[in-house]
Amino acid sequence: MAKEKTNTQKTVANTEKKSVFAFLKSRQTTTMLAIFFILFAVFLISSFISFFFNWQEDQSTLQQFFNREVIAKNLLGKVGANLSHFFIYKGFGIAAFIITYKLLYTGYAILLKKPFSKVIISWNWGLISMIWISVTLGFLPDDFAILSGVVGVEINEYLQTFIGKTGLIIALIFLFISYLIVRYKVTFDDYIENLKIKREERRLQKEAALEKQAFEASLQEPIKEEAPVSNTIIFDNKEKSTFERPLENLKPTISSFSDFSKKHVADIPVTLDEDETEDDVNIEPSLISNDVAIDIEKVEEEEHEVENLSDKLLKDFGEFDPTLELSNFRFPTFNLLRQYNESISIDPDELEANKNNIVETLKNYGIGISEIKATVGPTITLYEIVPDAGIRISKIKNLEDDIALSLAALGIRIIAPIPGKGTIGIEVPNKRPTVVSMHSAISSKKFQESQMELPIALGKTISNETFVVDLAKMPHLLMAGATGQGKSVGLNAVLTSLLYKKHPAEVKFVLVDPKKVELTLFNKIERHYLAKLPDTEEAIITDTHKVINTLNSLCIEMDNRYDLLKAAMVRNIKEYNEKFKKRKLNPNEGHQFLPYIVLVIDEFADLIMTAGKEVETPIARLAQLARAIGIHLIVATQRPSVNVITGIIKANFPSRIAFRVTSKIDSRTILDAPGADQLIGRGDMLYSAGNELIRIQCAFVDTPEVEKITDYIGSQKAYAQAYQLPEFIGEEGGTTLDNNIEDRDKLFREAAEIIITAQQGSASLLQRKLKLGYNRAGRLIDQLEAAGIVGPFEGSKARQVLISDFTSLEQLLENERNE
Ligand SMILES: Nc1ncnc2c1ncn2[C@@H]1O[C@H](COP(=O)(O)OP(=O)(O)OP(=O)(O)O)[C@@H](O)[C@H]1O
Repeated sequence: MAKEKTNTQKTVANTEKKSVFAFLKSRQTTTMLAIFFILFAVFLISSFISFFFNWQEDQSTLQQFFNREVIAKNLLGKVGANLSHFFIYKGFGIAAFIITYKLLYTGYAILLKKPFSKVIISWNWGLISMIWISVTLGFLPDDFAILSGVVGVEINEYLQTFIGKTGLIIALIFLFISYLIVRYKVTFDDYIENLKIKREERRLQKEAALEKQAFEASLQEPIKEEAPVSNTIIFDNKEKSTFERPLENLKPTISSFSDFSKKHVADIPVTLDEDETEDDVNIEPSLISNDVAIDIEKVEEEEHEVENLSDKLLKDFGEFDPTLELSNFRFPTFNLLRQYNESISIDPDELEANKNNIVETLKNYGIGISEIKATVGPTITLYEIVPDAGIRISKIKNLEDDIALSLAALGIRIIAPIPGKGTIGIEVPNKRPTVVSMHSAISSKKFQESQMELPIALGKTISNETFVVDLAKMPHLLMAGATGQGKSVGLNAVLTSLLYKKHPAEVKFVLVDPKKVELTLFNKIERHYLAKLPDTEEAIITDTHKVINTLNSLCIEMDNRYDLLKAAMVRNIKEYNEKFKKRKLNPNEGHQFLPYIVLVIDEFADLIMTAGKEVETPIARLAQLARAIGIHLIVATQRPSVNVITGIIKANFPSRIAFRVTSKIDSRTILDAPGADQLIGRGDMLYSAGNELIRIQCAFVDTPEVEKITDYIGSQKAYAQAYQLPEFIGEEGGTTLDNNIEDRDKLFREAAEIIITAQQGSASLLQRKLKLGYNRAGRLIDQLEAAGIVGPFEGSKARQVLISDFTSLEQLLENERNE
């Protein structure tokens, strides 16, 4: 009975202790404490300020604290005078104000529930600063001793006896710099970086000014408008030619020249304070009976999330910015590209002569013309003819060759009829073709304002419009043309367009150049824009064997990306990246921002001749499947013969570009239509995206210009290494199915650990985690099965994992070694 009583007493005492503790920790108490700190700080500030005006007179009152006759002048009376005397006079002088600041901060920190450790750190720094300031002020003459306080003066004098005045000054300067370095992380590097950025900004401003001048100068020059109809001339067949608009009124195409360097706002991480709500628990006295003790356990309130994790992360950190790592990256400026005189100057006599020639020739074949219209392009002029009523278009089509012969000009192409118009087009080369510069294509509004994923400014159409296409939509491009007709320039135009529009985080190139010369310049931007296999030196692939490995590696990358897309439940890379930016995908589960990958093969014929199926199969696979996951192929070849551009390749490359080729057969191979054999070369090309053929003058970008651009990018801060493609081990790296330890894949152990950790025996898990191809992952699973780590194949279900932890695995491997 007596024992029971003591127990009850103990429990009651415990409960009381707990409720006192709960009271101290309750929000009301902490709020009171916070307000106390804040008001005490206000009290001290007022008394300190007042002290500086009255301290001499109040000196005498200090000793007579309890004498009510004596009145202190301090605004806060004797208490104020004494406290100020203690902190300022006997303490740290003017630096004592830091105490008031720290008190204010403590109150504020308690109110906002900041971690206690932060408050302690803040007080530590405050104390150090106080001592430093008062010691430094100790150098002042005695009249100002009040500013440094007794502590300051004493420490100052004490230290001077050891290291002298100069020594102390040096020591104080050192302490001050150390404070800046430790507290505010000021380093020399930042300063140097700032200097560099400023210098670069000055340089860019200068360049922009020069560019503006050049632009204004170019405005003075006539003709260069991107006006589709402006260069159209209507001939009255019977009368003299009438011009819809005089050619002199044509304006230049270049329309914007601003510096497109992007600025990125850094994500600022925010520390989240935990919301600790601890409500008081009121204990009903009736619950505690005399003989039965009830120990009431405090029930923790379950926490509820108001918003899901991704919304919270988005709110706290903002959208994920893939460009953050290279946030200072500057896009190449327009002035790196050469400007040409691009005013289309066509001789009216030439127009008239061509018109007469066409009319005459057609008349000879009994074809009358009711109307003829000319559109002057950069390299050719399109004469659009409306034949007299009753003339069948097929008749003109049959006479195509004869008409071309009669007009006796190289590069005449007859389009009968012009799709969607019902007129007949005759394209005649201009005597003086105009160069379409990359500068004008890149600076065109159409390109600069395009919202495409991978915009490419290919050149200009016959109506002098900049032709911009989206590589992401193509989704792969086949390019062919006889040697010297502009293929390499075309490839450079494609790459340059992407460099002017896409940040290194958004696009990566895999460059295959068996000719070993054309793409070498891009080596300079390896760590910005190129992707390569791990452990390879050169990012630009010139060796056939490496090409096979790279293509297979891209297939692995494709499979991995498909797995990521599947896990994220999205259909394509655009949706995936958007979801990732919105922080809805967890990087810890392998998700990451996926850059587009553009594979460029400069001489495909060479590859297919040496490696045949080994190259064709992965290319066909990529071409068939890779569009959704952002891998796009650009394949160029000199020889567009059927054994190079095979049926399977052709079927998967809907977008084609043909430069001049030597025969009609070649033209049919590449475009499924004649026409490429009638081009005039030097960048004159036909673009086909399935049905219609569009004649374009390719934008001209010269090697020195590409060099300038790559230099410009290459000189900027880069990633630590090129984008790493997954490792590909060729068939020779394979193993047999039996449990032979020597033959095991070198990733066997790692694979076993992954499978055991996940307790899920699936090849796709290994593919994802180890970045492997399906074949290798499958072989690993077979080896794991042979070793008894995973169970047999169970159809659509994942295999059973037979080992539960690493210790058992270790034991199994140890036993194997001993056998
Ligand atoms: N768009 C263009 N505008 C004006 N001239 C061009 C254009 N494209 C090419 N040229 C001229 O044609 C020349 C050959 O072009 P390019 O080197 O691109 O040919 P290619 O087809 O790649 O030849 P190869 O297959 O032998 O390398 C260039 O040096 C240039 O003088």
